[in-house]
Amino acid sequence: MSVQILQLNLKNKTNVYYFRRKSVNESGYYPVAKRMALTTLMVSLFLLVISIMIWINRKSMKQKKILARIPGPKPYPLIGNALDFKSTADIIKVYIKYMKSYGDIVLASIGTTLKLLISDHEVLEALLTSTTNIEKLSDYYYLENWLGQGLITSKPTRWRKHRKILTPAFHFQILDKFVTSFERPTTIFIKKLRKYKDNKSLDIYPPMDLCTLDIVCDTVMGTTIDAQENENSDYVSAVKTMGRIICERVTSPMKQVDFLFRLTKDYQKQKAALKTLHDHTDFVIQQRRNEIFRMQQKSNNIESKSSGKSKMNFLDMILHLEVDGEPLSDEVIREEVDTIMLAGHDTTASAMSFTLYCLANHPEVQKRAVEEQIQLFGNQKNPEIQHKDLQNMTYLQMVIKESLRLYPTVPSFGRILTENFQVGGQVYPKGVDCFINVFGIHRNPKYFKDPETFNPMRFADDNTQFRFAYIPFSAGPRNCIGQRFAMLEMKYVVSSVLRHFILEPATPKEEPILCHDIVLKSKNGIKISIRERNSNLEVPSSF
Ligand code: HEM
Repeated sequence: MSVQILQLNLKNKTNVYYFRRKSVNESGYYPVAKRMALTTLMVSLFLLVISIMIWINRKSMKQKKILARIPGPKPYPLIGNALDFKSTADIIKVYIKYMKSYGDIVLASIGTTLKLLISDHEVLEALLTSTTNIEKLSDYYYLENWLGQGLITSKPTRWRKHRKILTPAFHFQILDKFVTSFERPTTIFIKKLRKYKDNKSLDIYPPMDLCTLDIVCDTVMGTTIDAQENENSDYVSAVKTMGRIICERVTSPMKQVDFLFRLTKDYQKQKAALKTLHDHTDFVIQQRRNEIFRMQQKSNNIESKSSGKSKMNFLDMILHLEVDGEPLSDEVIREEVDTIMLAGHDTTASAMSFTLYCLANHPEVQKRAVEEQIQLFGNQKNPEIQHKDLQNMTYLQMVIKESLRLYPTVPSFGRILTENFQVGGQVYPKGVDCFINVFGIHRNPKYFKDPETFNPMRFADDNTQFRFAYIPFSAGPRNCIGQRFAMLEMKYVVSSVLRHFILEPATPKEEPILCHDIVLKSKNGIKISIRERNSNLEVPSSF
């Protein structure tokens, strides 16, 4: 509030000086003593901010000294290299530019915070296998309104306990039971795609995103939201709103400040979206608890219900978990369920959309992938797919792996160093932010021959020489807990698309303009075209 001093008046008998101030208080006067107190407060606040900045700067100067040998772009005073990271569309370009200009380990800064951008496999091995440097960056904070302290965002102490109890839910034998849940959403997806079979250009991402949302709701919560039939439902809109707001907050300095964010319309939208999402999960948890109670009353246990080919969901498993001998509270369960919902839907949607794009643009690879389907199922377009069939899709697995190399779903992720670590004589000091440049390392010619070429056969040999140069699912103790589940789901859906449609490049052909949202996306969509196959599963000859 600006204070305008208009007039100094000697006012009352006690000879107290008053400043006259426009539109502030009824009398229009402020005592000098009050004014001085206000000034003192403001000066103190200013000094406090300056002291904090000096303290932070001293901390970063110390870190800078230790990292002096690491090259990087010249920072501007106060803002560092923040201008390079103005929007999500720039991030990937900047990562590549930095890697090409300064090498595999780059030192940059945003404000006074130092950021290391790492695409060196030795340093990544040391960092990702560490059991102590497992804390996420402050950027993950924007997820917390939705996910609370679920696995992705949790601090190390809680994370260790929860990762341990949740790991069995993703066990190989358990995953077997999820395969049945892929069937219905995939059938709807194929039906929906038929609408586009004569279009010259189809952005495959939006329908794929709805399909993966249906799959994840079925498998995580055991409920059907029918996102594909109901794309304007409150739940689907809330998921989209949250995804957009989180991304915008990561890149917009204004929206990062909670106080300023609260003044925006997006804050109100976030509030409404969170209510929809949390209410839905709470409702499902309650409903499931009641059902289990009723079943127990009938002395009917979960195991016998979910044995054989019946469906399985993560919520049922989580409801039975305990930490330190105590069952999980509904809030904690909601955080873990919401986390798996988020981590498990946008990711597979991005990965499968880019896989279909690669297949559409590489007919010889598509031909071989279809041949594998024929070997497994003959001419059947709708075989009853078992877990073991998915395991036998070895060529398709290589295709997906190669797509994930060129288009890594999570192009970068981050850790804050909670302890110093050392590789090859270089110390990486505590307190520094590390960005793992997945996109950069996957296209680094040091690790991949002809890195820009799409060649699934590079995964034919189990090449473990540069294990930490291929990290679409991260690596080490805090890697993706859902990677096996994701692979099964992706093979199920992509193989179904291949059995029903011939994939071709869009007309006009459009290269994706990559942008780094929560997951890798394309600004101009992921465009392909599709043609329905004949009743027989013929092999595409040429396009
Ligand atoms: C193509 C698909 C997927 C990719 C590429 C992927 C990739 C990743 C990556 C890179 C991380 C580490 C992120 C970080 O450190 O910040 C991660 C973590 C995680 N992912 Fe995935 N993910 C995929 C699918 C899934 C699925 C389907 C689920 C669940 C059903 C899932 C659940 C999780 C969870 C819970 C975490 C946090 C793990 C922890 O911190 O312990 N992901 N994922």
